[in-house]
Amino acid sequence: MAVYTAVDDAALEVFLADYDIGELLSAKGIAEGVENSNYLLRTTGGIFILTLYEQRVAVEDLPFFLGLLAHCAAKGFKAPEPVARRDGALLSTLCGRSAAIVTFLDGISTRRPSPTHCAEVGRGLAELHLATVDFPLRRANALGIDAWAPLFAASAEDADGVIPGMRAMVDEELTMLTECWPRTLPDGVIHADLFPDNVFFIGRALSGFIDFYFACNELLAYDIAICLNAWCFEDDGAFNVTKARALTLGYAARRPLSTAEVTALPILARGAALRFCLTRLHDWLRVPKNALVTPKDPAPYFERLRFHQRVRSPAEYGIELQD
Ligand SMILES: Nc1ncnc2c1ncn2[C@@H]1O[C@H](COP(=O)(O)OP(=O)(O)O)[C@@H](O)[C@H]1O
Ligand SMILES: N[C@@H](CCOP(=O)(O)O)C(=O)O
Repeated sequence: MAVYTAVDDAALEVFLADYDIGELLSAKGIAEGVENSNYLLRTTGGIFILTLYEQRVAVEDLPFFLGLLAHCAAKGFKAPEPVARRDGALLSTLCGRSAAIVTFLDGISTRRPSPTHCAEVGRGLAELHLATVDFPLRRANALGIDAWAPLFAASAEDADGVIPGMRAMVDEELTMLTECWPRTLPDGVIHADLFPDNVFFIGRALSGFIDFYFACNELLAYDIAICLNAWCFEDDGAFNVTKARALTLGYAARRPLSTAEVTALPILARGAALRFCLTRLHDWLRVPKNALVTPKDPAPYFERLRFHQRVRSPAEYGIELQD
């Protein structure tokens, strides 16, 4: 589920009076997602998504997220476009929450990515990185490497009860990553959560990306590392190098990778696996009472981390150094 805030018809009508999107025909809560409350709005002007931002999204970050979507739209990058109110504001308030309307993106996500899907995602990711080079706002990565140790500290006592041996392994990994993290690679705006549920396709062609609410300024190659984790492992935990090759080559065809970025992929992939393992562990141990949210299992990301620890060369991700 992701409808934390119930919106009644009267409040919605008052809210929509500030927009120029026609008469409301229907509003339906959307079950998918975990962070915010989302509604599918049908009006005489078209189909839209209404999002009420819940506690985990910081209100001060909303101008970055909505500005980024508007910037992407202006560059022709396929993503939801914020709909401005009659007074020009992209952000509004509904039922005591910050709220915004964005355009509906056609397409469906895939639960079984093929190498063709991976190539499309890689290409789209590079295009996002290129389209946002001149985006003027900045947002630090609240879940970047400096956040991982404090995040783990809040769950470390219970970690071995979730995954035996996790505490010692994560402590060692944090020490290694802090020493070896490649902090000087090219950076820019990254999506930071480009999992299959956040990518839409029409047939096999990329339709666009959604859910930019972790977007931030970070090492660009870290976004590829997130995708290697999210797109290139099978349900049985096996790494699929054909998908990884398709993804990295799809990316590099649009934005060539430097030798330093390719060399750093194994360590970036370790960091990305750890980041999702830690946030999932955190949520796993703190399922809100009466919530209909199903917490995500940290174990697959712990196994992915173990896989990346054994990687000796970026060639194991299907990408060769050019020089
Ligand atoms: N612009 C959009 N166009 C079409 N569907 C959308 C759009 N935004 C969200 N959705 C739908 O809402 C669901 C939840 O959105 P998402 O942004 O992933 O929520 P959360 O941030 O809570 O995880 C998506 O899986 C998708 O089905
Ligand atoms: N992709 C993250 C969780 C964030 O969920 P989303 O619905 O906002 O994409 C994970 O898999 O741990």
